[in-house]
Amino acid sequence: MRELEELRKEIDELDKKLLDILNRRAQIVLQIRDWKIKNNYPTFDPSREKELLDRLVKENKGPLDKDAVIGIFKTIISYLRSLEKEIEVLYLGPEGSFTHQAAVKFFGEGSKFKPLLLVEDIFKSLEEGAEYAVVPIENSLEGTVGSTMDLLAITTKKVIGEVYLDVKHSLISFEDSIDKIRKVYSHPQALAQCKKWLRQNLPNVEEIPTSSTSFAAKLVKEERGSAAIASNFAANIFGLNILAENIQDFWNNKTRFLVLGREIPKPTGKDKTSIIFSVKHQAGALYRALRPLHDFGLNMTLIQSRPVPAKPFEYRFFVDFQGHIEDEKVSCALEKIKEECIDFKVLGSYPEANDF
Ligand SMILES: C=C(O[C@@H]1C=C(C(=O)O)C=C[C@H]1O)C(=O)O
Repeated sequence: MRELEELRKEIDELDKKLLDILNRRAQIVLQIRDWKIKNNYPTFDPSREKELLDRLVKENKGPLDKDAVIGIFKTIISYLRSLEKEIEVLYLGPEGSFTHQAAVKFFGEGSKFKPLLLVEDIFKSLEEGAEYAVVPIENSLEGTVGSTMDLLAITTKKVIGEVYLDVKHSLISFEDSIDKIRKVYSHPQALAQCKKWLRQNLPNVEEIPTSSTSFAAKLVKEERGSAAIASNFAANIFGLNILAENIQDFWNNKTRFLVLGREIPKPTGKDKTSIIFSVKHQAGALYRALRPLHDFGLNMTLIQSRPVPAKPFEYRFFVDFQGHIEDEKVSCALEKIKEECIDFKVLGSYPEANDF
């Protein structure tokens, strides 16, 4: 017992030092705030945060692992950043959704988050002055999210970041045992993704579709004998028990989200650029528009066509590739691409997420 007391005393002393260091860091953040106001510089600087986290991960000697270092420092940065200015982040809700989880992963827990129920509402709010938002763009099983792409085509905002998230489903409930479950609520996609598990473990339950996994979580909070298929993140938010984890039939299910804001962040040396364009109906037009990526050695990571609503059977193309618009190779390639296009827009350049 004596030993425990001594060890805890040591922890208390370290915590005191940590608190002191954190407050010293906060004071410097406040000085940076004053500099930013004077120089009209944005509060949130995703490139700087990415560089800082990458460096800490490299310098980390353990026993903390990489995720712990990132999680702890993201939280510290976000709470201190709020001292500079509290930024509000819109996300595709409701509360507890995978997009909510992605937003917290990108901005850190100390930020302020606001759910909106439609991607259309998010883009509208951004045009009306909201500063930041997180929207889903592609899923590794389902492909791209058309509604997000169509709104990106007309937004005046910029893509300032990307986040990848493992989409893992859990069975969550107010009940404490799987034997008490008679009804399972979830989004049809999630019910479909957990079909095998449901057949094996809950063959006789009623499956009820909902508009989202997090709405299902909200519903089951009020109803005995029911469970939702949703994330552990949603279980946490709604105070529900996790009855089974990782129940999805496909293990490698990931979603990529885009972060929207006002200003394109500075290059970090490992960035991505998103563009959108349309080409003439001519033989080889798309080939000529894409050729500069090859000529300048730029690696394309996504290409998707979407119909142009005002022009039946005309298409626009979304392309992501590695590099930043301030890189010389990228700016030269973009000049050449532009020459081949009818409409052309840079959606943004942003630090590449390296954790998928
Ligand atoms: C303190 C700053 O402001 C924000 C907070 C950061 C931090 O706490 O390290 C880093 C980048 C910015 O998003 C800064 O720009 O350096």
